[in-house]
Amino acid sequence: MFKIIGSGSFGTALRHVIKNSGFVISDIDYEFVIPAVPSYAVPDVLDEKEKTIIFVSKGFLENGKLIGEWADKIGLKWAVFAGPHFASELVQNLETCSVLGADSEIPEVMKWKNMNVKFSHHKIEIQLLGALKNIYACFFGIIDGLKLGKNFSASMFSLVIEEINEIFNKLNLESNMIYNQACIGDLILTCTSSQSRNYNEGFNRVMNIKNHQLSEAKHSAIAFIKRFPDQKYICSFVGEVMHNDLKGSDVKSLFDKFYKDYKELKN
Ligand SMILES: NC(=O)c1ccc[n+]([C@@H]2O[C@H](COP(=O)([O-])OP(=O)(O)OC[C@H]3O[C@@H](n4cnc5c(N)ncnc54)[C@H](O)[C@@H]3O)[C@@H](O)[C@H]2O)c1
Repeated sequence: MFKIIGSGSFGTALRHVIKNSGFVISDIDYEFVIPAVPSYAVPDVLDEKEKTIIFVSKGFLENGKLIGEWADKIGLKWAVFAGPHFASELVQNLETCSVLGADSEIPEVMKWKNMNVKFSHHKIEIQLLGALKNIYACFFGIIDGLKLGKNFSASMFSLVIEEINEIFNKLNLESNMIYNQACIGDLILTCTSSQSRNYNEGFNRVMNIKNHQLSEAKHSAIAFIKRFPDQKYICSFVGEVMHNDLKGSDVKSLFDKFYKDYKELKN
């Protein structure tokens, strides 16, 4: 009863989880559609107006909107599924925790094996956290590339949480969602691991290493500055790095300026 679009790492891992949980995957007879493609490509792969769509992509669309905001505008019925989910661990049946954001529970998803799915009504909050955390992962990659040390890196986590709260308040969203096990879990997972392509995007830029992998953070960070043009957020700094395609010492120069201003602003 599930159709999955996209055969990359996450689409493949979801196929494994869903089959292993005893559910059917079909391109013809299905109730739910899961587009497992980069967020900026989601509108291009969907024409399933009558189905329920379960979004898993983590990022902003090019105009700075979330996929859910776009879906609401054109009247799609949608849910969102997220959590700390490295595909390589899902295919080994390792346990994790997940959150399903939807208007009501989808029993078939709640039963996915090893995923420990919890339900929430806060769909937009879950999508926004997913999009932001990929940009933060890139930021932490930059910090490690700049060799600023683990103390500094850890100290930035509390600022990230503060900043997410600020962004949520600005948009009138439920900021407590950050403390959901799957949401903070996903943030920590992605921001601290070189398995994350978004972390690597930041790290490799500073090290002047060519990045061959897809990095959603690049698209998302550029989209973020379109949505929040006058803000001095960490995500805005990453957006500027990406927009100007900075590398090596140019990232360092912008970081020094950003951090000086940021400290003044936050103290
Ligand atoms: N919800 C979660 O817990 C979770 C976990 C991991 C990844 N993700 C998200 O899932 C999405 C896919 O991640 P992935 O790791 O599988 O990436 P991937 O690069 O391994 O695979 C991407 C897939 O999308 C297809 N694709 C790429 N660009 C496309 C385009 N322009 N049009 C149509 N199809 C296109 C590729 O052919 C490939 O099949 C990302 O948005 C990622 O953030 C979500």
